[in-house]
Amino acid sequence: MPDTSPLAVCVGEGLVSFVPATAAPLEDVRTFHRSLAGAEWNTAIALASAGIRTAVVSRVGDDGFGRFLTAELRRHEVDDSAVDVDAEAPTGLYVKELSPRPDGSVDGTMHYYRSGSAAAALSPATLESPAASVLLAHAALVHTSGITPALSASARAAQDALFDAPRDGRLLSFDVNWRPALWRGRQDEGRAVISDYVRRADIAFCTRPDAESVFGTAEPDRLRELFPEPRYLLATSPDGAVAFDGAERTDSRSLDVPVVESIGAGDAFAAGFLAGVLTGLSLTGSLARAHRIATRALVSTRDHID
Ligand SMILES: Nc1ncnc2c1ncn2[C@@H]1O[C@H](COP(=O)(O)OP(=O)(O)O)[C@@H](O)[C@H]1O
Ligand SMILES: O=C(O)C(=O)C[C@H](O)[C@H](O)COP(=O)(O)O
Repeated sequence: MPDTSPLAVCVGEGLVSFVPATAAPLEDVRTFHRSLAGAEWNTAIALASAGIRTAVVSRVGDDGFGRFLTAELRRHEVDDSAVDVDAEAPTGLYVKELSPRPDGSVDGTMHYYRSGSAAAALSPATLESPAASVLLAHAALVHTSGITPALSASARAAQDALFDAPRDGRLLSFDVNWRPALWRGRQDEGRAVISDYVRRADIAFCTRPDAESVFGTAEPDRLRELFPEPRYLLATSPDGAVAFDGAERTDSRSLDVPVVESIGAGDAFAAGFLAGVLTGLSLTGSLARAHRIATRALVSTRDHID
């Protein structure tokens, strides 16, 4: 019997991340932890771990990093049939630089090695491949982010095609994921593009610092005034999240956990919330699920790596 449970399709770039084993200038680091990264891929894996049937539409290079990423999808039972392999362009990477702060905490800076990557060549044609067309036609939800339109003109055209396509009851989810480094020299354009996607999404996620940078306010009621269109609008921070369902506002607190590594918490939060919506939970129930799944990313990243 075919599986008729709701299908989530995540579209975006998968990356391999390298996180130093020690907090030091990169020139002094000998050992890095390798892991899967990429906001939409993190969300896909967390959705599958939450029991949602999930697929990724993307592109990787014909290299060991691309094979690692697709193997990670399969290991987590995410459908990788619409991840195209590019014979020429490489899989994108990022390296995190960890710097100790005077108070003993650690600051992290991202260095991208992704320009000209296989996923930067995402285009409307990627969505039209036989595998991607079938998945998108059956999707109950498509999840995207503000990273894809920053990658290249063709990737932005792919994102536009997703937003322009008839929805037929399918939900479109968008995570702002403001990456100023990817919009260098054209940040105002990036702000306008991202605002437009938020307006056209059914579900929109934004961290409060990103909201301040992109929309000039981190105040949830003001954000709702600016963006009345998406049914669900969520503003997150390490302390908690504010969610709107239409005009109804619900505030929720994060769980108190010892944080091992905070990369990917927002992506996992989105997955938990989306899993709640797809399985018919209330707003409060979806938020609780979101915080619970975000917590898994915070406490177990290293386990997930190796
Ligand atoms: N220090 C933390 N303690 C507990 N939960 C956290 C912490 N940081 C993030 N989270 C969880 O992840 C969610 C998203 O966090 P946020 O910092 O807004 O996103 P991002 O990781 O994208 O920057 C929070 O609403 C919460 O559920
Ligand atoms: O910057 C990018 O292009 C990435 O996709 C790298 C990371 O995997 C996510 O950005 C993590 O996102 P957070 O959940 O906000 O910590």
